Amino acid sequence: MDTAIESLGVARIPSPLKHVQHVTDDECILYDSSARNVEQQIREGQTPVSFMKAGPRDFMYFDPSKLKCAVVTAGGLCPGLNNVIRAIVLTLYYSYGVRNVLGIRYGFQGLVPQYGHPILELTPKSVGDIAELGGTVLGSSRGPQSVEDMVDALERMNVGILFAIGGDGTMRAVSKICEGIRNRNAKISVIGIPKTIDNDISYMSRSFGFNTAVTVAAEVITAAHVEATGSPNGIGLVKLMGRRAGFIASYAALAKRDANFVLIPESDFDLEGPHGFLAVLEKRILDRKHAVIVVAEGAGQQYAHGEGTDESGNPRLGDIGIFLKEAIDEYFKGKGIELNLKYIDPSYTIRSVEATSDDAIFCTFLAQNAVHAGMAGKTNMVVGNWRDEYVYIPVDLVITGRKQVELDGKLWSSVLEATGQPSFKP
Ligand SMILES: Nc1ncnc2c1ncn2[C@@H]1O[C@H](COP(=O)(O)OP(=O)(O)OP(=O)(O)O)[C@@H](O)[C@H]1O
Ligand SMILES: O=P(O)(O)OC[C@H]1O[C@](O)(CO)[C@@H](O)[C@@H]1O
Ligand SMILES: [Mg+2]
Repeated sequence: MDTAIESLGVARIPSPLKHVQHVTDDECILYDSSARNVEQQIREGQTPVSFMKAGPRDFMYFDPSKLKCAVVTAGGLCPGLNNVIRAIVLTLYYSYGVRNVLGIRYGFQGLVPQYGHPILELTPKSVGDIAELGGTVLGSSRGPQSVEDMVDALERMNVGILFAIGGDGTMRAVSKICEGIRNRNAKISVIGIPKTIDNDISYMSRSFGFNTAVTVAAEVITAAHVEATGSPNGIGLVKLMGRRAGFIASYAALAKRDANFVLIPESDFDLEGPHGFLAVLEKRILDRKHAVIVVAEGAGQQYAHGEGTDESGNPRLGDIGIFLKEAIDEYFKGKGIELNLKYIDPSYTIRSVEATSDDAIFCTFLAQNAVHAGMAGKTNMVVGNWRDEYVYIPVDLVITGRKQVELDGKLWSSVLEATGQPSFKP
């Protein structure tokens, strides 16, 4: 695993950041938390894999008085986007004295002139109160743009550092843009700040917005429980986001301990048959007279049947929430059992709220460390959090895979213990 961080050149300008602790490039955080594994790697003559520690460096590559930076947000919305934008602007301005920061509108569309989106000027004043707002003040978009057009725009605007905030697709775009920059031998740094409420980006212990999403989702589970217990044979069915990973559903269920069934994309389930989900649900309703079901949007796609892809090539999912609601209603009707099912889909509500304090703090750390990396001339990398430490990771490593809930891991085992749900398989 190559964890070396690419650099534009030697950083020679002394950093103006005097009063904070600096970090050197040889300070690293071990990838593996198991001492036994690390010892074994050393015994076998391997260098244990590690990530470069994030933080301010002694020297800068860019001269702040001549530097222009740009910030772009792409992909789906996520709590904390505005916190990151604001913290980038404030860190550039106050810590390094950078006076030129541009806001690129509507994702990568904003870098392509034909869309006609105006460029914004970002100053401490213009970002003054954006942290209380959900969404992104820059706007976002999906869909492909020509790499050549984007690099042209960066060169034309004389941008030295581009901060790209987005999910896995955005990180793929970062990699492509860096390739375009390298081909032209241009001196532009691109730093990725991974965003996804799904928490599914590889090599990131956590992504910003996830804590907020779980906090709001947990409240919705409480509402579903209230509804379920409020009428005979009540069912509260909640659909939560999570295209390929069931982290929000799993953590929200653990937060409240009111969910009886958690269905996630990683764990296949049978619907019909004596061990299937409907039969197990019937037993629960007859025994306990109520049930709370939490389903992640990517679960049960063999039943919900999505079609095609969105503008960015992400699969369009079938609506498993609506599918389950109808399947459950029909099943109980067929059995002649009274049922009161309340279906709640809070997806976009969860995504569009202001970040929790915990996420807001996390956003500040990520943004500060992104700026430190860019100012030092690092590029083609993302700033992340690995086992509670802030680190720099090559973008090409991050885009190699996707994080999912491990079915033999601690999280899923805890969910199974908390819900008591079986495997829904013979
Ligand atoms: N392989 C790729 N090469 C170049 N650009 C890409 C690639 N994949 C995605 N992008 C671009 O990145 C932007 C965001 O991608 P996408 O819509 O997939 O969202 P995302 O960043 O994955 O966020 P999320 O999935 O969390 O909403 C889009 O403009 C898309 O065209
Ligand atoms: O409806 P949109 O904006 O395309 O985004 C939906 C997707 O974005 C995410 O929130 C990821 O950012 C997924 O959980 C969800 O499937
Ligand atoms: Mg994505």
